[in-house]
Order: sequence, then structure tokens, then C-alpha cells
Amino acid sequence: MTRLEDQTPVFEMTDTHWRSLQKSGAAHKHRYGHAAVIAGPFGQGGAARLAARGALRIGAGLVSVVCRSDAVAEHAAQLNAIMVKPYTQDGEFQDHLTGIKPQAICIGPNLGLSSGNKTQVGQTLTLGLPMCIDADAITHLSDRGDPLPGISNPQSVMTPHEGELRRFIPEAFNTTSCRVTLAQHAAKKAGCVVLFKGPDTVVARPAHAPMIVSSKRFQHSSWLATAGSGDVLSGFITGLLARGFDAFDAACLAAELHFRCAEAFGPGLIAVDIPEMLPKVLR
Ligand SMILES: NC(=O)C1=CN([C@@H]2O[C@H](COP(=O)(O)OP(=O)(O)OC[C@H]3O[C@@H](n4cnc5c(N)ncnc54)[C@H](OP(=O)(O)O)[C@@H]3O)[C@@H](O)[C@H]2O)[C@@H](O)CC1
Ligand SMILES: Nc1ncnc2c1ncn2[C@@H]1O[C@H](COP(=O)(O)OP(=O)(O)O)[C@@H](O)[C@H]1O
Repeated sequence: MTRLEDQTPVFEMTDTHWRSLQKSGAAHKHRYGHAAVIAGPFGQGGAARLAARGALRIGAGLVSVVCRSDAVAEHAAQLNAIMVKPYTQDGEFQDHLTGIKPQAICIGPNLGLSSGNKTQVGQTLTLGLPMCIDADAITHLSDRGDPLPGISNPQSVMTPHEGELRRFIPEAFNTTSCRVTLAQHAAKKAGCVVLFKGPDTVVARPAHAPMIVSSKRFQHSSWLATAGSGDVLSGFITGLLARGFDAFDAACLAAELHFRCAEAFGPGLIAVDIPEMLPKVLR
């Protein structure tokens, strides 16, 4: 029997894709969008900074890390081109985020699993902006306790690894091991694009055909099996969403460029190296 994985088209970069990633001579930074990355508690901000660096390198015009005021020193000591936008009280979070006027938001990388963090996920979803929903935000959405508002935004992307996807759709794992079917199931449930991570990354969306972004032709992409590489991928996606890319295109392009960055760096790659390889890959 032919497997669905074998029938699913494999993403290929075209000249149009490459051209779409360039910046035009006439435009200024605000034309390339503002990406906001929500950071977790003090001392746990590395994942958000990795995502922010990815968003900036992929061409978002402005990038902000949104954090509690007690985490400012941690972020400010390590960020220059990326802005730090602190809020003082948890009650201010949603207004503060709205005030930044982002075109796209990344939430989840080391956000934290407290009930306060869950409230932040709900408040962020309520804004209805294009989002990249990763890591702890997926775990909060999987929690069967107090329900969060649905994602249900075709311009958002959820980016689970297998552990996170199991939490989100545990019942589906009892009926199939087909990664494409699982990603489609999640996309239908979430109402947004789902990028299911792995050497063959599946990008699915509700009511449309899925795509596989494959690393099989690369020699060194398995070096992506390192802490924080998924956080950078979330940043790539958020940066492209801020630039105005369609969510499905943003997910496919980000996954492809992520593999190409690993290939370009080669053995010894760690997460901080990934965004720094983008200029070479884009050239
Ligand atoms: N620099 C930083 O600050 C960094 C911060 N980080 C932050 O840490 C937080 C926790 O994130 P996390 O992914 O490490 O843990 P969690 O959500 O518990 O999932 C792990 C469970 O899932 C399962 N599993 C199955 N398949 C899997 C797969 N393909 N890949 C991975 N896991 C897989 C696995 O089961 P196993 O396969 O081992 O049986 C295990 O039981 C999160 O906020 C993240 O952003 C990290 O990004 C690192 C850099
Ligand atoms: N062996 C591998 N080959 C190719 N890509 C991989 C491999 N292992 C992991 N990756 C990629 O690296 C990223 C890891 O993401 P994730 O597990 O969320 O890491 P983290 O939470 O540490 O940031 C995903 O994009 C995944 O597709």
C-alpha cells in the first residue's frame, strides 16, 4: 500500500521564493513589520532571544522581546538590535502587547507552565494577530483544564515536536503513526497551519493539501538535534509572518532555510549559529 508520506509533495525553493525574501530598495523598516517575542521568567530568556534573533535575521523590520520588568537586565545585557519591551504588572500584559503594535507574535519558547503563563497565552490569542505558537504555549493549549480561546487563525502557525503534538492530539496517536495524517488532524483541530517538526517536517493546514519539507538531501542537518534550534525556527516563522508572508508559505520557507543554515554551518552547529548562517544562505 502506498503511504500518505510518499504521496505528499516535497517543498522546493523556486526563484519566486528567493526573490520574495529580498528587500526592495525603496522600503524602510516599518514596511517589513514588527515581530514581538514573549519571553518567560527572569533567567529563562535564552529561548526567546534565539527566536528574536531568528526573526531579525530573516528580515522583520523591527523585533522586540516582551518581558517582565525584572527580566530587563538579563535581556538588555545580551541584545542590541533587538528591543526590550518590559511590562511591570501581569495585569498590564495584554495592553502592553497591543501598544507595541506588532504584526506577528511568537509565544511559547521557555514561556513557563504557570497559570499566569497560561493566561498570557489566552490574552495573546485574543488579539487575533498572526502568531507562531510553540513549546509551552502548545502545552497550555493541550491542557484540559480551563479552556483557552481557540487559535482558529489561518495566518498563524503551530510548531510542535512529537512530544508536544502527542499532548495536543493524544487520541490521534492511538489510531495512526502517519506523520502527515497527524499533522492534518492537528491543523483541523487548531484551525491554523501546523508544522510538525522532524527530519521530514510536515506542514499541514485545514482543508488544503499538506507539504513535506525534507532534510534528506542534506548531509549535516541532523546537527539541528540541539537545544534551542526549534526556538530559532519559531523566530524565522514569526519574522516572515511580520513581513506579511502567508502562514503556509512562511512555515515551508522557514523550515527549508533552517535546514539550509544547518547544512551551511556543518558539524558542531549549536542554536546560536543558525540565524548567523542566514546571510550566507540568502546570498
Ligand atoms: N535555550 C533555551 O532556553 C531552551 C529552552 N527550551 C525550552 O524548554 C522547554 C521544554 O521544552 P522540551 O521540548 O525540552 O520539553 P517538553 O515540552 O517537555 O518535551 C519533551 C518531551 O517530549 C517528548 N518528545 C517526543 N518527541 C520529541 C522530539 N522530537 N523532540 C523533543 N521531545 C520529544 C520527550 O519524550 P522522549 O522522546 O524523551 O521519550 C519528552 O518527554 C520549552 O519551553 C522550550 O522552549 C528548549 O527549547 C531548549 C533550549
Ligand atoms: N535529526 C534531525 N534532522 C533534521 N532536523 C532535525 C533533527 N533533529 C531535530 N531537527 C530539527 O530541529 C528542530 C528541533 O526543534 P525542538 O525539538 O523544538 O528544539 P528546541 O525545543 O530545543 O528548540 C526542529 O526544527 C527539527 O525539525
